[in-house]
Amino acid sequence: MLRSCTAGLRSLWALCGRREGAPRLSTDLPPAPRLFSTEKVIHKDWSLPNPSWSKDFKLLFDQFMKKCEDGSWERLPSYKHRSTQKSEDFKTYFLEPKLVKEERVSQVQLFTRGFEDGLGFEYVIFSNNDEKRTVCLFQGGPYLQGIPGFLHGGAMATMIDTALGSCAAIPGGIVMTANLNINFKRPVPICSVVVINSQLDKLEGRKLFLSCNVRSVDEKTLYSEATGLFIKLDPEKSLT
Ligand SMILES: CC/C=C\C/C=C\C/C=C\CCCCCCCC(=O)SCCNC(=O)CCNC(=O)[C@H](O)C(C)(C)COP(=O)(O)OP(=O)(O)OC[C@H]1O[C@@H](n2cnc3c(N)ncnc32)[C@H](O)[C@@H]1OP(=O)(O)O
Repeated sequence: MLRSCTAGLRSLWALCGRREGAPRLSTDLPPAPRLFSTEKVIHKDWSLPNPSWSKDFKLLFDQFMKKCEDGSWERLPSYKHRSTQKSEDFKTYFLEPKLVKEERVSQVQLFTRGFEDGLGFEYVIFSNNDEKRTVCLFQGGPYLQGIPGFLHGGAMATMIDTALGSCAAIPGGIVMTANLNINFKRPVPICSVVVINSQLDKLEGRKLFLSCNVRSVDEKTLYSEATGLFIKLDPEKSLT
């Protein structure tokens, strides 16, 4: 318990720009982060089924979990608060400490995981590293409505960015979106499940060119098509 708490605090300090062992003022301890209970640290993996997932969603999830059994596919875990190795590296090399106010640190969470079960972004991403592609299963909840009955285009764009970004991160490591082009072809009904197929099309130095399409589960409806340019970050360059 103590070890995981320490690791959690270390990452929070990293976010405030504080290095382990650095001198500390008595007054500048951050407020107790809500993710810590007094007993143990629970890091929920949000890319696992919950009761809000539709039958279609669970069925597809099970099919992809089967594909993971021989190691060709992998389910990417997803956390609201916990840092992945890539985000730790990002904080270490690219995040300027002064950019994040200490009193805000305990509130930091992944945008797409900031909703109660079923209300926002329900998704899971599977990656096939050899084929440099990912499949994202996404069910957009009622808090993501735009035009009545349909998903907000910005919510769809968020998921497309997340799906493409995760695909780019396979070969690229720490990447950022430089350009995203989306053609919205059909509106996506709220609470329906869509499948986002992403692939790496070209790698040119630090530039990764990707594309994806968003389809219904039966593949009959093409909702959107998108392309994205992601840039592998250069540790020698400041982001600001
Ligand atoms: C993906 C996750 C990675 C790490 C985090 C880990 C875990 C998190 C967990 C889950 C996350 C799930 C994925 C979420 C995905 C979300 C991704 C985002 O939303 S990123 C936020 C939005 N993007 C930005 O704020 C980026 C702002 N832009 C920049 O900071 C910079 O422009 C840049 C992209 C960093 C590039 O700057 P650099 O100085 O490093 O490169 P440049 O020398 O400017 O360019 C290199 C190369 O690329 C060409 N280029 C750059 N931008 C464009 C463009 N918009 N269009 C076309 N070409 C572009 C540039 O011309 C250069 O080309 P070259 O001369 O041929 O080399």
